Amino acid sequence: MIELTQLQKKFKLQVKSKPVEVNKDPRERDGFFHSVEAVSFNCAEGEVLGLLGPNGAGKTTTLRMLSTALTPDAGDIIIDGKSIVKDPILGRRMIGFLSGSTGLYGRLTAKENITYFAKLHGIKGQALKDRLESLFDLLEMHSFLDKRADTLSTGMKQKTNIARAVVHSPKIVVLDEPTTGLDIMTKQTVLSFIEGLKREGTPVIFSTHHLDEVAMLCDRVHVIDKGRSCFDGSVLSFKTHSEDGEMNRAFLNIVGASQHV
Ligand SMILES: Nc1ncnc2c1ncn2[C@@H]1O[C@H](COP(=O)(O)OP(=O)(O)OP(=O)(O)O)[C@@H](O)[C@H]1O
Repeated sequence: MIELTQLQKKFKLQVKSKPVEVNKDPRERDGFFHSVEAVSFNCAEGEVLGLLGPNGAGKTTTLRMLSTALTPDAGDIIIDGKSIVKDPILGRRMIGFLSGSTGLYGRLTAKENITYFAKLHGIKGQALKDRLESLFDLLEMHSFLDKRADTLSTGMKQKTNIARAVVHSPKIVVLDEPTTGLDIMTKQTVLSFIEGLKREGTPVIFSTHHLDEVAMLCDRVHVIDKGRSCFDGSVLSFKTHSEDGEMNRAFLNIVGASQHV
């Protein structure tokens, strides 16, 4: 079980904005951009949580705090009773994080990249061979394993990144927009991979703009708007926010209502 409580993160603005500006984001004040102001949610064993929100809502900032890449200004992230804000090394061991930007070494092959990260986690010998084989099968990677990363297609890079993120069999998997820019086949492979994690009981938190993926995969939905949690519940209760249960309309109604709070 992972639990995020009242997370906050602000960034110093490079150029101070003028005090009165039409349509200024309310998060921009006092020389800071308050990217995340109050985000709380949890994800239990075997649960897939879909993180939704308009562009700029604060999803990536939240996930980067989860991955320990960013330290929250306030709030806590607890995994099985332990704070990973206080102990980020433990967090890195327990969480597999796929970020939006690729972190592959261009001159290494796909296989070499994944092997490198596995070794950083101390996996070696037969355990390493078995883990790699299993990931290559699940993510259908055999045809491009020996190609250099800088020559891979978007989909091949994404599969390599996912394998890299989960090579240490993390307790919790966090994926930032895992299907963005993928073709239908590659997208299906990635979604099936997430389904497999769910079957194994691994909690998965992923951000997306694709509500069909949420309907297909998620047990729960969490919506962030302007840096604040504004909905948390089952897919069924999410759908009740539109008269006909249509997901896009439900999303628009939830975000629309949060702007009037
Ligand atoms: N390092 C930074 N310095 C200043 N502002 C930042 C920084 N990182 C993020 N922000 C701002 O915080 C807000 C939230 O950004 P974030 O990337 O978390 O949004 P998002 O919900 O992931 O959006 P998208 O769906 O477009 O990917 C944005 O307005 C962004 O410009």
